[in-house]
Amino acid sequence: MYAGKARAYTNIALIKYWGKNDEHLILPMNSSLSLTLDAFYTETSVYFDETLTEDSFFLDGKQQDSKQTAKISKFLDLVRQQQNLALFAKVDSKNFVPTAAGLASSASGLAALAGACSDALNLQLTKTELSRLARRGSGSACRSIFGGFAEWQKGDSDQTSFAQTVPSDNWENELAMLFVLVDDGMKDISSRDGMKRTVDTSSFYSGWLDNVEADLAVAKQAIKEKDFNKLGQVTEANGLRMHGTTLAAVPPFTYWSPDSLKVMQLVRLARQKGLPCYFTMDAGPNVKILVEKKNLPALKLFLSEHFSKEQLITAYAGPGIEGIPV
Ligand SMILES: O=C(O)C[C@@](O)(CF)CCOP(=O)(O)OP(=O)(O)O
Repeated sequence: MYAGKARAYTNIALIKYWGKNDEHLILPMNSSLSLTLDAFYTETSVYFDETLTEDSFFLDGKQQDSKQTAKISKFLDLVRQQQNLALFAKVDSKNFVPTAAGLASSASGLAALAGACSDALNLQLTKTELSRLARRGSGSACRSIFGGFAEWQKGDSDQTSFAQTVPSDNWENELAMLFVLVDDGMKDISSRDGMKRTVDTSSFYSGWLDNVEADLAVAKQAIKEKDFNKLGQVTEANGLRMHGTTLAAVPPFTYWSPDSLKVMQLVRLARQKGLPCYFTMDAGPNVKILVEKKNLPALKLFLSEHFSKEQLITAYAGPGIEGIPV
């Protein structure tokens, strides 16, 4: 029996990963940049055991169906192949996220699984190697290996596509991200399916690609200069461009709900009132608002007139992946 355990935290992209250049290796069309957060994380244990006759996957104590288990098995096959290992495994993941749906990210889950496998098999992977491995589970997972700001350089091969820390002089500790939960209960299109349909069919996709690398350069410059408004403006514009591509997909779709648009309007109104804050969204209706810590109380007060306390969740910059004693 080989056992390992790891904890990895959710990251939110400021410059989005949206579209694959290679589906099998999960190589992205563009580079991306994220902030790892402290509020949401996953702890995953893995037990490779000669007595097991198949892989099994438990999430928050519940055994998962064959589809979810297949995604994990695909990742385990990669590790088994790389390590010439013929053992099945039991994977046990626990998401530490507020009960609200739509917050548990595959990023923290797959990053934690990569870390748990590395630990169980004593692979002693470097952070770069761990990021490369996590990427094969889910693209954005490669960024959760690192704390704070992380850049996923798209690369052009398995070897060259991985994340690394963006030097920031700990500026991320002056920031916060306020999640506004407007989950409308609609069954969202997964990010994997959404980006595939967009790449394959959206006439707006080329416009996304035309701008994203320039957006990334602006974001890195803003971090270097600790320029919050510059970082916020490019974050908000990049997120809107990403979501814009879905409107021209065939068939078209959007992740935005009426309440998502309401939050966007309120963020713009807050800025007009002199409260610097900027929104971004991913593959769901919830809205994430980037704000400086010093302005967080005023932002929460402003939004509390429109949303309940339970709908407003604060996160701060979080650490990279952590090994945990099994
Ligand atoms: O996080 C970002 O950069 C932007 C998104 O969240 C926007 F929705 C996409 C994340 O995609 P992911 O779940 O990593 O896809 P996978 O590689 O198909 O597993």
